[in-house]
Amino acid sequence: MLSIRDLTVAFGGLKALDGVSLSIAAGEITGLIGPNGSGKSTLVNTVSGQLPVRGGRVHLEREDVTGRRPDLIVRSGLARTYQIPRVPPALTVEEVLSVPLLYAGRERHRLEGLDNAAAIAAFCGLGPLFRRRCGDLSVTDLRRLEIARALACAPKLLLLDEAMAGLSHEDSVDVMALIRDVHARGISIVIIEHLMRVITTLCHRVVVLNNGRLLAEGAPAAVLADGAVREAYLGKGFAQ
Ligand SMILES: Nc1ncnc2c1ncn2[C@@H]1O[C@H](COP(=O)(O)OP(=O)(O)OP(=O)(O)O)[C@@H](O)[C@H]1O
Repeated sequence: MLSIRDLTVAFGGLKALDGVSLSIAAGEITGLIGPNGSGKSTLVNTVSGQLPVRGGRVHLEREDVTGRRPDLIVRSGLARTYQIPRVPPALTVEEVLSVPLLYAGRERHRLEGLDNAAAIAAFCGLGPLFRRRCGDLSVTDLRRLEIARALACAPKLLLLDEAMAGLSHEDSVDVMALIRDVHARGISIVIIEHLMRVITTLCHRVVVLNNGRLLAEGAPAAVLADGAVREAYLGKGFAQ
C-alpha cells in the first residue's frame, strides 16, 4: 500500500528522518511508535505532502507521490488525522464533513454507503450530533469527527496521528472500536500511538523509529520485547 525508500527530511541541520525505508501492507493496521522526537509526525507530515523531502521516494500503491501537493495525495487515496483536531467552532458536523466530500467527490465509489455526510457521521457515532456546532462537541466527539473528516476523503490508506490522545480509558476503547470498523471497510491504517495497549490490541505489525531511523519492525509482541526497543524507550540500564 505504502512504500517509503531512503526517506530523509531535515529541519536546518537536524535530520528528523535519516534514510528511512519501510513498507505498509494493504489491509493491515500498522503501529508507528518511537520515543518523543523520533520522527513519527515528521514521517506522517512528509508522506501526506506537508513537508518537503530532502531525499528518497514515497509510493502509494504503485504511484510515485514524492513531493506531490497534499490535496493531490488525498485524491490518490491517502488521508490523515491530526494530533490536535482543529475545526471551525461555528460550523456544524454536517458542514465540516461536506467540504472534503465535495472535494473527494470523484473518488466516492471507493467507500460504498459512506458517500454522504449523514452516513459518515452515523458510522462514526456522530449521528445525533449531525446538526450541532463543533464548538459544542466533547473531546471524544472531536476525535470521532477527525476520523469522519478523513473518511469523507474516501481513503485507501488512513494515517491516524495519536487518535486516542487525551481520552479516558472508556472513550479510547470506543474510538478503538471505531478504528476496527474503519479497517473492516477495507481501509489500511497506520496508527501513531504512545499507548502500548492500543498497539498490542489493534495492530498486525509495528514499526519503531528512533532518532529519525528505523529501529525495529515486526509483530507487536516480538517488537515490544526487543531489547533495543526497550532501551530506546527506557534508557540504558532500565531495559532488562
Ligand atoms: N517544524 C520543525 N522545525 C524544527 N524541528 C522540528 C520541526 N518538527 C519536528 N522537528 C524536530 O524533528 C524531530 C522529530 O520530531 P517529530 O515531531 O517528528 O517526532 P515525534 O516522534 O512525532 O515526537 P512526539 O512523539 O513527541 O510527537 C525532533 O527533534 C523535533 O524537535
